[in-house]
Amino acid sequence: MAANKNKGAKSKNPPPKKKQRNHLFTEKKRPTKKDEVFDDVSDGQSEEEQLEEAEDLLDGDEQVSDFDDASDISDDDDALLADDFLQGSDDEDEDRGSGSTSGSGSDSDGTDIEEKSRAIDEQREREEEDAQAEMQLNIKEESDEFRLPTKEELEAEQQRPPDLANLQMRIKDIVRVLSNFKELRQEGNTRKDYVDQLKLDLGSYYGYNEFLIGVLVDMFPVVELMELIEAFEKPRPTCIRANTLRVNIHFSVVVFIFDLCIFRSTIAIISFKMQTRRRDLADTLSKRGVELDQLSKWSKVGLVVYNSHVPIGATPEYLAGFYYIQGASSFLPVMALAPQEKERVVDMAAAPGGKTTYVAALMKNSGLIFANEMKETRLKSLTANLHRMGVTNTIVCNYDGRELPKVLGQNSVDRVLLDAPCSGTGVITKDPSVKTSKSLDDIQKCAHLQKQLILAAIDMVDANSKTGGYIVYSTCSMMVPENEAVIDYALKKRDVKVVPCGLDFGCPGYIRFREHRFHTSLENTRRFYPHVHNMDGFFVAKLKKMSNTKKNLVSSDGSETVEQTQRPEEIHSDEDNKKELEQQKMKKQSPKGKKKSLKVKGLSGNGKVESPPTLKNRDRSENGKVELAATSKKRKRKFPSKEEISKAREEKRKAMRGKKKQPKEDKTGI
Ligand SMILES: C[S@@+](CC[C@H](N)C(=O)[O-])C[C@H]1O[C@@H](n2cnc3c(N)ncnc32)[C@H](O)[C@@H]1O
Repeated sequence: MAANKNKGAKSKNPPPKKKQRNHLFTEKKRPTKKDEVFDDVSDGQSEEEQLEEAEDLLDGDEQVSDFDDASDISDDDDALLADDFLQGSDDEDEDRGSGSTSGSGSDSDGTDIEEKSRAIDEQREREEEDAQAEMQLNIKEESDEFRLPTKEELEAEQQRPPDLANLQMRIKDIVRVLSNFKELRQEGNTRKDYVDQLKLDLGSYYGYNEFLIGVLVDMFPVVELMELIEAFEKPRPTCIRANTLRVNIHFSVVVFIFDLCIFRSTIAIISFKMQTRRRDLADTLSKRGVELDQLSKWSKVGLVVYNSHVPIGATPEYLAGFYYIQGASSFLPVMALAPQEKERVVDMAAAPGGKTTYVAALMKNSGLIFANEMKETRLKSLTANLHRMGVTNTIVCNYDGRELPKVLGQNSVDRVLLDAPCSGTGVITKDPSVKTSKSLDDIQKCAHLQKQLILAAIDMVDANSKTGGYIVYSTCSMMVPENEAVIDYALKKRDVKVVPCGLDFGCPGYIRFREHRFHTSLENTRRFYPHVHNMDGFFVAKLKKMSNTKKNLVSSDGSETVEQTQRPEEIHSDEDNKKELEQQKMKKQSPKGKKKSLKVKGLSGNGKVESPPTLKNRDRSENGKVELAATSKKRKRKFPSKEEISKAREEKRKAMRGKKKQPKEDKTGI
């Protein structure tokens, strides 16, 4: 019985090879099974057929059990099977032999032989009993062999440099015990004891801080957790997206047109231009020594690069904008957004432009995209990528995304993509510093900003858009507070519903996590994992705005009301913490405090004076579209004071010294 249980646990979580072999060697279950197989086989089969069938069954069993040293097992089994045969033969021989040998010796010899034979039998029986007892002991030892270290042992461990081999072994053992806790637990230890030790060991072995490993342990069953953590240790495949905005000159036809009237010949080159096609791009790149293949069935423009003899970010095709290098996960939010031609679309957090350029490609450079990026330093890469990729329908903006509804107008666009700033806990492979740098406080701050951004995103979308009315929210975070909780919050605050992302893969989002319960429609959101989908950890949600009315902003919990009632100018950066928010709230109550907070607004996060929006496009034209022209002179706007302007100018001058002075219009680049 013990052997059975033990085996079950092992087949799920195989221990190191050496152990497995011992375990299998001492296990007597297999021959029994083989015997059973023989018993079961139908009459009429030859012995050879029966044997073959039995071996087939055993082979199959090897695969199911996932034991990788099958040859050892078969040898073992054969030996045991042979023993059975031999024993059987011996018995028979003995029976028969006693009869048959009776004729070959004297009576006294016969008695001697009988006595010797009995003695041998007894000896064998004793040996068998001993062997049985030893086997039981082995099995028991094996199942109980792992015990958690004592406090003293752990303290002693901490005095020494980490013993990685020992840590790895202990992690495996704990995972094994936790996967079959009832059978393999050590008496007196709770699941929590094992989990706590696992957190410590995973933290030391893989270099995670206590907080992050704790959250991951909470999110995944242990075996899956190990797969995830291991996947984070390996790089994801490099992917490229073929840019359908760039054209390939496929062939040119030189036509000589003879102008018969004035006898002059003209050479006209008629070029048949075609879009960059994935197959053509793949051919061109493979000629350069890039080994690549189609990314997947779900993308018509994605290619995965296995190996390259040339730097993939410096080929002539790259420089000419025939492709963009981006992770597979970056395709997903844009696919979910599904922008249509001639629409007005906002990319709220756009730099360096991987998703904006894809949106522009899907829109075939028609309509209008506002590509917003708050960090000025990141505008350069954004504009450079837009130029390289041949994007011509995009205006680059430099605002805090929370201000955009005021700048671009409420209910003024067809779709918004919010690829939100996040903790980056899904891209540990790319940035291992995340393992140690992120704290609960960071996640809370991110979530706070994300909630404000998503409301701003919703407010910009026109629920009455004929073609759209959608918001796509995405993060490269694994954390529930940055994903499902943000969407759940939006559902409570605005008239939106979660709709399917239109992606036929990915795991459904959580509708319950720890003590949290989210709206069941959160199942329509999608999670992507490195160990499941071989891409960065990613989250995508698609919302449909049902009406332009806002829900009652007064919420049961005060903090959310603060977020709702705060004006964007009073929210100065994502570094805000709750204490500061409280202080702001207090200030807001006195006119003095309010003035001060507006002063902060006068200077953006990077110290630059926030010039009034260059796009005064809040006014809607007759056809319902926002006009780009500067028309709203009548609108009252608070300008910074003279002192603020000269101070900011001075700072700007310092920052720009040595650099070419940027015109004011840079804020809205292309
Ligand atoms: C996940 S990245 C965007 C990546 C981009 N969508 C792409 O595909 O290339 C998030 C961006 O948001 C910017 N950001 C941070 N806080 C912001 C805010 N309050 N408003 C707008 N953008 C912000 C960050 O500087 C960063 O560039």
